[in-house]
Parts: sequence; structure tokens; C-alpha cells
Amino acid sequence: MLCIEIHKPEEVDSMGNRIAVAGASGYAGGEVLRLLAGHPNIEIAAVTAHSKAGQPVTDTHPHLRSLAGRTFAETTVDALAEADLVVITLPHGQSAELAAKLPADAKIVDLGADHRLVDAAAWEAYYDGPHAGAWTYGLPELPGGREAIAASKRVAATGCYAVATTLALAPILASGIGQPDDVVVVAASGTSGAGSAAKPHLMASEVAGSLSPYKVGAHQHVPEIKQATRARSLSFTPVLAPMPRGILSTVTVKPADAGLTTAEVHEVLAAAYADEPFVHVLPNGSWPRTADTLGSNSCHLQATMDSDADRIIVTAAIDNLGKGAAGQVVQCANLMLGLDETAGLNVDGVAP
Ligand SMILES: NC(=O)C1=CN([C@@H]2O[C@H](COP(=O)(O)OP(=O)(O)OC[C@H]3O[C@@H](n4cnc5c(N)ncnc54)[C@H](OP(=O)(O)O)[C@@H]3O)[C@@H](O)[C@H]2O)C=CC1
Ligand SMILES: CC(=O)N[C@@H](CCC(=O)OP(=O)(O)O)C(=O)O
Repeated sequence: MLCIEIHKPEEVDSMGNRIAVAGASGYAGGEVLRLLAGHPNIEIAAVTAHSKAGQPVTDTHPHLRSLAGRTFAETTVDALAEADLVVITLPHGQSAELAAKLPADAKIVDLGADHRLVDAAAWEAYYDGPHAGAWTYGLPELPGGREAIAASKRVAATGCYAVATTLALAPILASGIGQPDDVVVVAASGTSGAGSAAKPHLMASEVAGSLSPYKVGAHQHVPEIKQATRARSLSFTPVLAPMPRGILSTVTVKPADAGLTTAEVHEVLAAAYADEPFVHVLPNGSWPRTADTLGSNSCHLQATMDSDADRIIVTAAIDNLGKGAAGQVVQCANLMLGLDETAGLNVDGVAP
């Protein structure tokens, strides 16, 4: 009789790769769980919540069938400390408080904003509470980004608008073709960007059928994008869009020199992202759409030179819960654990 020994991949491959998720009952935490459940090298350790502690995971996330039988634990140091890496998806302020109590050698990826900004004054201008200090910034596609993340125990993942806007803007400024003191951004986000806690302005009757600007000229991602791209002056207008997921960020920049062409702008982006698995500069004539990135860790980019207005225009689309949240968290965790950076992540979205 032929006897075949079968090893389940997770039993063979997950040693040293146990990830706990603090704040797993939220939108971002739920998407982290979905990605980790399908990850070939990760075992899911503790999954914790706050008001939902003690409840079955599938009561909150009925789509996560593979987690049936699991229950949210309280968000405590004891519950999290056993893991090889802790992902924190908590509200601002809560993540710094929790991280400070975890063992000093614990690997952590924090999706909250608490550890993103180097400049304490910028933090205090946009957020409540004391500045907790800066960690390695979690955007692997920035120059030196993935090496720094791989060498770090503490990584501050990027804000959702900041991911899309920085990927569009950074090469334009780094190459010198755009002026860092003249950047204008208008970006639309789906409602899941605001989290799952009930808010009056997120009621269906308020959101459906309307585009609503908010935090105009005062959004907390402005200092973060300036820090990541070296933009000196940046006008940012966020718009709430009647869709669950997706961010479309349109960035316009004054060119440094006269005569810049669309082909030259395209070349700058193509060169910056030629080897990037998750950033795709679309063929000429195709423009990014949020729908094409949903469920993926991809960012779609396109650019043109508006010669009449004399501005470079770059548009970026992401899934705010993908590359804008859970996808980038898993990408950073892969780097920190020495795994293939792309493991467990999709470049393909779902359509229609
Ligand atoms: N949504 C997005 O697209 C993105 C979000 N982020 C950031 O990620 C973090 C999580 O966002 P999101 O998932 O949308 O938010 P949610 O509001 O959906 O989830 C928040 C999570 O934190 C828990 N929580 C709430 N209050 C406390 C508290 N006082 N102590 C401990 N735990 C608490 C909640 O538990 P319970 O439900 O059990 O009460 C829940 O698990 C935020 O910092 C957000 O800014 C960053 C990038 C993108
Ligand atoms: C639609 C919507 O409300 N989006 C949130 C994005 C929050 C986020 O993801 O970023 P932080 O982690 O930096 O808070 C906002 O604009 O504040």
C-alpha cells in the first residue's frame, strides 16, 4: 500500500511566525485576519478586542469562516506577549499605550498614527495626547524603506491617504521634476477609512448619493506626507465617497522646469517602480480606478503633463483596507520576519 506522509503547510512553515492582532474586531484588524488566514507561513496567535472581547470572531466578521470557533480575547499584554509579532490596529493613543507595555524585544507593526511622525510639534498640531516618538516608517517602496523595515522591531505603518499620495508624489519630488513648495492634492475615500464605530456623518442617509469634503486644509496626513516626500507646501482636500472601500488620490505639482512632457513624467514613475511587486504604472491612456484595486495590496498609478495649466498630474488608486491598511501591515510583517515580502498578499483585485 502506498503511504504518503502529509504535512499541513501551516504546521511546517509557521514556526517563529506567530502573529497576534490587537484590535481584531475593527475593520482594519478584520482585514489583517483575512490576509493572515490565507498566509502560507503565518499562524494566527491571539486575536483581541475591547467591547467585543469574549465574543466569537465570526459574530463580528461573518465572512471569516476559517476563524469559526475562535473568540476575541481582552487586549492585554499577557494575551499578546506570546506572539513573534504583534499587529496593533487600535485607535490613536491606545496603540502607544499598549506598545509601551509590551516586552522591549517584541516585534510590533502599529497601524495607528502614534509612531509615524518624527516632529513632535507636527504631532501635537494634529493629534491629541503626548507624542510617543517615531518608529521606522512602514512604506517599503520608499528608497531604503524595505531594508529599514526588515532591520526593525518596531514599525509604524502608513496612513491610508498617505500611502496613495506618497506613492504618487515621492518620485516626482525625488527626481527633481516637481517643485516641493507647490503641491495640491484632492483625494476621495470610501467610508471604511473612518473605522467601524458608529458616527452620525457615516449613516447611510448622510453618505449615500453624496460626495462630502471634510477636514479641509486640516487633515492629519499632511505632516505625514510632507515627512515622507519632502514636500514643503501641500494643500490637501479629503472627500468622503459613497462606497465602502477605496482611495483615489489626485496629486498636482508645479514642474521645476519648462517643457516637461508626459513621456518624461511617465518615465520617472516607471523607473521608480520598475521592480515593485505592488505598484503598477498603468499603460498610457488607462487611469486608475478604485474598483480595480479592491481586495488587493496593489496601487495603480497614472500621470500626465497638463501643459495648459503647467502642472504635473499623478493619480493613485488603492484599497484603503488593502495597501492602505492590512496589506501594508502584512507586507511589513513579512519583511520583519524574514519571509518573502509578497507572501499571503494579492496583486489581483476582485471585479466587478
Ligand atoms: N480603516 C482604515 O482604512 C485605516 C485605519 N487605520 C488606523 O488603524 C486603526 C484601526 O482602524 P479601524 O480598524 O478602521 O478602526 P475600528 O474602529 O474599526 O476598530 C478599532 C479597534 O480598536 C478597538 N478599540 C476601540 N477602543 C479601544 C480602547 N479604548 N482600548 C482598546 N481597544 C479599543 C476596537 O475594539 P471593539 O470593537 O471590540 O470595541 C476595535 O477592535 C486606527 O488607528 C486607524 O486610524 C490606518 C489606515 C487605514
Ligand atoms: C474616511 C475617513 O474618515 N478616513 C480617515 C482616515 C483615517 C486613517 O486611516 O488614517 P489614520 O490612521 O492616520 O487615522 C480620516 O480621514 O481621518
